[in-house]
Amino acid sequence: MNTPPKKIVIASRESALAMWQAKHIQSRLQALYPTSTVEILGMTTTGDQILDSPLARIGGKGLFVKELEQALADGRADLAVHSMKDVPMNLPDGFAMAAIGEREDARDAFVSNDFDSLAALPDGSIVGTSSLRRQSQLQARFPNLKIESLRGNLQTRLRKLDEGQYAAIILAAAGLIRLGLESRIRELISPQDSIPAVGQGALGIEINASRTDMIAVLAPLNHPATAACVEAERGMSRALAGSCTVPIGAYAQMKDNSITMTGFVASVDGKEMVKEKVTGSIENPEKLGQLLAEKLVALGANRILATLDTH
Ligand SMILES: NCc1[nH]cc(CCC(=O)O)c1CC(=O)O
Repeated sequence: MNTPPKKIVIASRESALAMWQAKHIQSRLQALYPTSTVEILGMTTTGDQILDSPLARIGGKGLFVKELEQALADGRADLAVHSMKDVPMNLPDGFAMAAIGEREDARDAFVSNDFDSLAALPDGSIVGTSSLRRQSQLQARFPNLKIESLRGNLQTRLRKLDEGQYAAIILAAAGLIRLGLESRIRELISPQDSIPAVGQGALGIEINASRTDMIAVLAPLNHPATAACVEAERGMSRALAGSCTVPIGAYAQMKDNSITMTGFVASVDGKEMVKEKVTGSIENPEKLGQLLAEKLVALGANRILATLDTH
């Protein structure tokens, strides 16, 4: 029996997207457990505060989850809602991912006020993104575009575009869709042309590993197909020791009880890129990810990774 706590507290970042995601989980839990009170504890993370340097330089994904984990550790919160994309490949000891929610559109989106598509951008146009993954894949296809850094939450990034600092920006479709900003998308970039970030579009629900009671409480929120795909993607990234400090991406899809996954590793300028595809059973997604990593290594992934400045 999942007997839920009388009060369930959700830790969340305070950005509009994080709050949307937390409220989404809040309403699902409230519907499942009408006699519980479900509250959101909003918190600012280091990743939200440092906006002037590329994430890759200031320490990466962990910056968005550490404060939330602190709230789980000291019992102020029962669960934390994350974009799986922002969750480091290895959780610190004492934490566990209790559920992974159904994936929203995993694709990257082209957003511009003046142009309909990437292909329509004139040479020399400035495209805003701080994602090395987006940068390398863009530069591989369009070497004459200029990439400039773009940090901040979704609203901040859209404001910077609207202020005219960029001809276009690239954002995750999922965030725009969740915030009701789908109309800003001018073109959805196919996952072949811009392999998404590991976990892009999926929500993860993290708990204090000692709270075994919460596993059953949260089980109805788990979407097994998404969970298997995200585990496969994270398996690849983990095997390659990938992080957001290197251009890396993976996208898994489930069909008829098998998973097909494409992954890549590249140089920042996109001139060197290894890309491979695997298909396997859903029995061991992590292992399928490792297989893809091995194939990428055979193609020279480690040579590319070694040339990247990962401090
Ligand atoms: N890097 C921040 C971040 N983390 C998750 C999303 C989008 C939503 C998602 O992928 O679930 C975004 C914004 C973006 O990349 O445009």
